[in-house]
Amino acid sequence: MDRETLERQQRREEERKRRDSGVSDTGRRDPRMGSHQQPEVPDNAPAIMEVRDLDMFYGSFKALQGVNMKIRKNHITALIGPSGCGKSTYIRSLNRMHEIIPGARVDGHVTLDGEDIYASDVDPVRVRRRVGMVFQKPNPFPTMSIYDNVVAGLKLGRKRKKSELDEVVERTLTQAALWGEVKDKLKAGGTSLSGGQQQRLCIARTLAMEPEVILMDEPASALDPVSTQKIEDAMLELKEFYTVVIVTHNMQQASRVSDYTGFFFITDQGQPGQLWELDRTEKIFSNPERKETEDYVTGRFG
Ligand SMILES: Nc1ncnc2c1ncn2[C@@H]1O[C@H](COP(=O)(O)OP(=O)(O)OP(=O)(O)O)[C@@H](O)[C@H]1O
Repeated sequence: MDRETLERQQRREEERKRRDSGVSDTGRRDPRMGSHQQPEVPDNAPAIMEVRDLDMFYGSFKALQGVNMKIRKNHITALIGPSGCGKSTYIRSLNRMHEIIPGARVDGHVTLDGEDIYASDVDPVRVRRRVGMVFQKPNPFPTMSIYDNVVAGLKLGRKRKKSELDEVVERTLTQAALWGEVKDKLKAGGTSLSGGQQQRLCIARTLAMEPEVILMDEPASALDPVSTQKIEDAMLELKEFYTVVIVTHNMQQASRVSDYTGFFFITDQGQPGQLWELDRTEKIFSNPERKETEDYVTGRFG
């Protein structure tokens, strides 16, 4: 194992120990966080994406209203909130996946490194390369091997040497915390893996495209606790190199993995969802500003 990998593993191990002890970097312990407390996060970490005055529609139905959000580079932002409040709709605005739904549209601005991704001269395919997505249900290409699943997207681009593809396969499967389990059977079918392994394969496939931001819509909702833990391990590993936005219904997962948490809420059925509160995860789970946030994170509704 090279020195860099070893150091990274040590850092992860230290972060895990700190989380498990429930003590933050500043030594504060919050009883409501149980054993899962995040380290303090700087409020001024640079934003890689910025959303301004975003409204989203399905035909004439306004599903989301007035969202403003900065997505901080090399951090994990979790999106939480009751069913139907627009979390999945919102995350799809960040890589223009929303617009492939007939009748769906957005108003407002979403920038990536300062560039408006909805500007008329911007190619949505390029946006989706830079802002990759992992879906709720693992969706490996059914007829392809593990190896070919990872490099499928790359093969559509310029011709690459086998050694280059081999390097991508090993690196991305390692980052997705799957390499050890599949390195001796890379030619086996992608769908021969368990559900949790398939999801990590899909993460590796997304990483192979070298995105800057990775969107995950409930990536672990269909998985058992051990597989969920592995996905969470992978996410913590990823934020060293990427920015991650994750939709989750699992409060503990949000508090375990994320640095920032956005709480979405609808005031009444038929009303548009709103970003009700966005803050450091520690603050959202220990001392949120709004009563609805507190009621939700403490399990009083939702
Ligand atoms: N394809 C669609 N066409 C029309 N309306 C839709 C579509 N997808 C979602 N909606 C509506 O938009 C609103 C927000 O839905 P969305 O799936 O984004 O919420 P969510 O917070 O992700 O919910 P959940 O937690 O249950 O997944 C809901 O009222 C939903 O019925």
